[in-house]
Amino acid sequence: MTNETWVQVREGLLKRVGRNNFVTWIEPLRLMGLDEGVARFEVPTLFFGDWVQRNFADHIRMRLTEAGSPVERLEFAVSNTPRAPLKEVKAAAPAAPAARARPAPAEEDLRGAPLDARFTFDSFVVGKPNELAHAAARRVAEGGPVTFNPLFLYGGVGLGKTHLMHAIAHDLQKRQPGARVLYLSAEQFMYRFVQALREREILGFKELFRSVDVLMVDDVQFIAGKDSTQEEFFHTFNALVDQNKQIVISADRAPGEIKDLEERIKSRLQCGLVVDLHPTDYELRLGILQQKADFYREQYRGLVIADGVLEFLAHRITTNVRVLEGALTRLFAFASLVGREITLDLAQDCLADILRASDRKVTIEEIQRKVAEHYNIRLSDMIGPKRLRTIARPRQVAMYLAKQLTPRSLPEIGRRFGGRDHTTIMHGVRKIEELMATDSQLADDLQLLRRLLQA
Ligand SMILES: Nc1ncnc2c1ncn2[C@@H]1O[C@H](COP(=O)(O)OP(=O)(O)OP(=O)(O)O)[C@@H](O)[C@H]1O
Repeated sequence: MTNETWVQVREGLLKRVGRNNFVTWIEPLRLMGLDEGVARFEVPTLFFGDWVQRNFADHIRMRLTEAGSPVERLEFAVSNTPRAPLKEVKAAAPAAPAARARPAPAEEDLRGAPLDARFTFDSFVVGKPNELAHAAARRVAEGGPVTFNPLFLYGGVGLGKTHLMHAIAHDLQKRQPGARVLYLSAEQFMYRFVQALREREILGFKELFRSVDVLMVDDVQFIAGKDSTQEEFFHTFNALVDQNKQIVISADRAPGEIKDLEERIKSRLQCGLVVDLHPTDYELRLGILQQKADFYREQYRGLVIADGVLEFLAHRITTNVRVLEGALTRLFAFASLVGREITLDLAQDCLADILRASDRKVTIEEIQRKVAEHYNIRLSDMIGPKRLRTIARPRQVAMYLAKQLTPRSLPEIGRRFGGRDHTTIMHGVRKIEELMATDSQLADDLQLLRRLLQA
């Protein structure tokens, strides 16, 4: 395998595992050899190799095999030459004797994940679903006295959380070039923490994280269930809040809904401003498409996009912004390749797969499964006869969602719920509608479930 092929394989991996994972786990891998079905990599630490083995081995094997180098097994060896564990993250300084005072953490240690230059406030389209999140992010980006801490942004996949966090960081860096702003994913936080533990550099780690002016942690749900990382995060969080330093956190759901996150952390996260990025509406999607199309018109001079195409896409692709952007990118690239105007026909042809996937309908079985999972009950109890409140209520939630999210009639839904009568389903749906008005926990549950089902 040539170096070039490995570069191509890495590009394929970037698409598969996402930018954050790629930067943290794939980029630092060094392919050392490939023979007899074994790919050998050099990694910064044993932990690193273990992690890649457990989480990304299948992806890597598959991409290598596709590139013409069949691989059955991956092997990892720790690099002998000292080097930074991650491209963007400087290794901690060598251990200082305990009695000597430590120097202040160096500027370069403060480098977190790289910021995407395109993710600015200027390129963020504001609409009803994200206006509060945008306003709060702007407020934080102004700097000055901390008014809410933390700012907690949450929302489904691809709705702009990372974009807003990068925009805050860009703005702060422009306004206050001296400010110590650290942006990283929760996964990188864990990685740096474990690395510090291994290298007995935990003091350096603590000092570093306590010396920042603004800390931004993306996808915090990642640390749920990881006990010592949570513990360290908790202490870091408290220390910064005590010093009145701004914290910005993002997650795929509200603090209270993150499973396996310690209660004390949940409650801290709820102390500041918790803002939801709602699923996009038609106007916002159209706005985003128009902005992107302007950019592409510049790039592909001479390309014409017929009236109604952007409206058609905004109407049909409702999943998330990333998919929407991907569709437009593909459309422009394809049209420029074949030298044709972008018409509705061309869009339907070129984006058939994306349009089909967006048409995906939620099924009653999926609803039952997700609701059972959420409330921790058996799937069989969804259709069974038990009347216990802890089972009957989730069942009614599933009935309600089945009515809302599928085109099925009440008798049809009744049949899928163990042959219940349509009046039972109607009663269940009404009950949930009534309760939702007064029970905010239930309303939150429903919002989350709806989002999970429509993702
Ligand atoms: N309102 C918006 N205006 C312009 N672009 C947007 C907007 N919302 C999202 N995007 C774009 O959509 C893509 C996905 O956004 P982003 O990575 O911020 O999502 P996310 O909420 O962090 O999702 P994930 O949970 O998957 O990380 C990015 O390219 C981003 O620029």
